[in-house]
Amino acid sequence: MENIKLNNGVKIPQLGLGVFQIEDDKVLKQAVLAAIKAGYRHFDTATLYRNEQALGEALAESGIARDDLFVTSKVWNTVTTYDGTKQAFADSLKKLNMDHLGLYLIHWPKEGYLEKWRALEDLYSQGLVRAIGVSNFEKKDLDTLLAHARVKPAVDQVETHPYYQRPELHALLKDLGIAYESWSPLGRAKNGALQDPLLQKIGQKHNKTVAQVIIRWHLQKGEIVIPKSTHEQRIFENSNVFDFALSADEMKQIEILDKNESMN
Ligand SMILES: NC(=O)C1=CN([C@@H]2O[C@H](COP(=O)(O)OP(=O)(O)OC[C@H]3O[C@@H](n4cnc5c(N)ncnc54)[C@H](OP(=O)(O)O)[C@@H]3O)[C@@H](O)[C@H]2O)C=CC1
Ligand SMILES: O=C1CO[C@H](CO)[C@@H](O)[C@@H]1O
Repeated sequence: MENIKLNNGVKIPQLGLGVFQIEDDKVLKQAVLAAIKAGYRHFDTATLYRNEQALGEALAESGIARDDLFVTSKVWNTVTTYDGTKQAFADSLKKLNMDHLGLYLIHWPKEGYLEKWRALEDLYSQGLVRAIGVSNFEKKDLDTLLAHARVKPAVDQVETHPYYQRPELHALLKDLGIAYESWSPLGRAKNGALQDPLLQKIGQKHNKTVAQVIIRWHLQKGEIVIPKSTHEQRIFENSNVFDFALSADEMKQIEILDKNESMN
């Protein structure tokens, strides 16, 4: 799996497995073990997803050394203080049964996020997390955060798929040196992108599925991407994207599909 370097030099596997809405422990463990078998080493969870404990158990069962795994978690919106954030992080670490995390994010720019960021900075200085970042932050939120921050966020994790491409946010994050991470990269399989005729045509040309074309498109745009699946065959399919490349012309054609249409 390819890595990319974050702004503090830490390497993150560019493709990871998202585990939102996998709340059955058995299903989650099967998915995680299938992902490990397919070569995934990066997993994206959150307190909100209520599966950190099962994820920790599955990763321990996988036998992969902890230092070779990259786990992201996120502090939820109901936590609004410095102390609450430190406690939420400690709870996540305990559930995951780890001594540090790869990445810890503020899930949304809601109440108290500057205080929450101060807590993340301290967790980072203590070496408890390799990188810290934000999620669902728009320009105005980043401007406010950066005016107060001691540590620049390494990542902004935001909704992105072919019908919601966000070129302005891309340009902004590039200028700021903050990595762009896409959530719901497949449009959650419900916004029609997986049935898009142009993407089907491009897929046929490369002998790849539409999901593979979409994931490849995210990767070629330099994004970190975390598709979710509970099916072993799809988990493998979604990772089998490093043996082909979309041409500059195909990338341009996909750009035209943008409808600026969020699912949120
Ligand atoms: N920071 C934030 O606020 C948010 C973060 N996230 C993160 O992003 C991750 C991914 O986003 P998510 O919302 O789950 O949506 P995705 O865009 O990853 O889509 C997941 C859906 O696509 C289906 N699917 C996966 N692979 C394929 C395939 N190859 N062919 C056909 N269908 C497929 C899955 O079905 P099945 O499982 O049945 O295979 C599931 O229904 C989350 O799991 C979470 O980690 C998500 C939302 C918000
Ligand atoms: O991570 C998340 C999973 O999806 C939810 C619904 O879209 C989001 O609100 C949340 O941020």
